Amino acid sequence: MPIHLECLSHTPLHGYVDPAPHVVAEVECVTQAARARVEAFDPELVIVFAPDHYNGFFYDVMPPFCIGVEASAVGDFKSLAGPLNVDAGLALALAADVLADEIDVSVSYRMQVDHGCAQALELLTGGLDRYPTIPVFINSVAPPLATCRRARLLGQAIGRFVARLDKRVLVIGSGGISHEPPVPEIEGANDEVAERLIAGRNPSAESRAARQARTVAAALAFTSGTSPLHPLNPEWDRAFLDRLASGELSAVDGMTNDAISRDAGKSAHEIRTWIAAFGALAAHGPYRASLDYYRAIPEWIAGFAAMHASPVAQGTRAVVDHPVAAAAA
Ligand SMILES: O=C(O)CCC(=O)/C=C/C=C(\O)C(=O)O
Ligand SMILES: [Fe+2]
Repeated sequence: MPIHLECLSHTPLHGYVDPAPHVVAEVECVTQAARARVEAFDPELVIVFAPDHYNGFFYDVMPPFCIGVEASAVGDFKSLAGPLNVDAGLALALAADVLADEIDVSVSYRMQVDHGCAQALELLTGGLDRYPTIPVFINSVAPPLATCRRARLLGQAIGRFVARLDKRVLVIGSGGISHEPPVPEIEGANDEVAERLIAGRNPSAESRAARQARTVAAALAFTSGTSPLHPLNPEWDRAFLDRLASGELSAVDGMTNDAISRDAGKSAHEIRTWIAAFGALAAHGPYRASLDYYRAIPEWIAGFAAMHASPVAQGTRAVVDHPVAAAAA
């Protein structure tokens, strides 16, 4: 029944193209504090909402949402590889419950997750298998995408399931806010790239190294101001984060996919992971949210943020704390 939320941006570029040491230290400090909160909360179940970047989900079948019944991490960039500790029975019960709630999720008995999931698990829990976990994939890079409203409803359906469990549950949302790293797109792709996006599971070491080198080169160009990639949009990011913190979650329903791409970049759709996580929390009633960190970090091509939140007594309006936000303006 007790629920705690941690949302965190991820980046594959940490350790490849880093910002100034004081910025890296800030982020480490924020993630260590988040890890300490998780340790103190001592979850009996972790539900992690995460995107994928054509490492586990491809256009042979691209679901909008998928619950992992068994899962392992591919270990792209510097993220951990290996099996997650998935509670298969609970994952299946969750999927059945969410479907009964009329949100159409799929399941996978062989889910592969990438840095988008593994980095958050490592930073917040210390590994991939520390706690029983259910990974929930939210398609955030491969159009057509479900709406933000649908991500909210998915999160709320999961939150209602969680509320009936007699367990301490940590919900994690893992995603950048405004950002547009060089994730390939099927529209206009040549045959080789299209084939990789349709059926690129388990790439060769050379192919993976080439992809990673392209991302690193893009980050260097973005940092030096010579990149055509969409600029970061701190104003948009802060408005979005404030919206989540305010507790007026249904306000995200008006955010259209076109407007998100236009204003915040094509990977800003990863905000769905945060929306779903807050949806799960909101199913427990009003909450107190703290914006622990925000900074636009060009080296990581990311509007990079961290928030945590937990329920407050019924009858209380949502409460917002911004302890670090001013420092990291
Ligand atoms: O196939 C590729 O080249 C993918 C590159 C990639 O995975 C980039 C990911 C970036 C993020 O996850 C992010 O900034 O959120
Ligand atoms: Fe990502």
